[in-house]
Amino acid sequence: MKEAKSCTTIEEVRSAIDKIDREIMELLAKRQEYVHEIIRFKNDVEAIVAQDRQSQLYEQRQRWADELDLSPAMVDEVFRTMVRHNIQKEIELHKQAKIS
Ligand SMILES: C=C(O[C@@H]1C=C(C(=O)O)C=C[C@H]1O)C(=O)O
Repeated sequence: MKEAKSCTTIEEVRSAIDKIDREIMELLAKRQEYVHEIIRFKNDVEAIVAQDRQSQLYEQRQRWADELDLSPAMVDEVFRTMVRHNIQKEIELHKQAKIS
């Protein structure tokens, strides 16, 4: 993949973006694996929601956004959306584990 500044056509730029998106999604899948396993260490919905962990996580991602010159608003939305979906999934898995 060429450096961003060395791309000479829009196709080169888009091809690099596609490759990066695939890498981001592979990392999201990897992250998801851990999220699905965390319910082994949780006993109730309060533990699943883990409000303190969420607050620390959002604060830290805001500092990282700053360091990496990313929009803090975008980073906040991405992580809050992801965590919301993860909590729903964890609740689902927790219910299934209790049934079986
Ligand atoms: C993965 C966890 O469960 C939930 C999902 C989180 C996440 O996706 O990072 C963070 C906190 C929890 O709301 C956790 O407790 O760390």
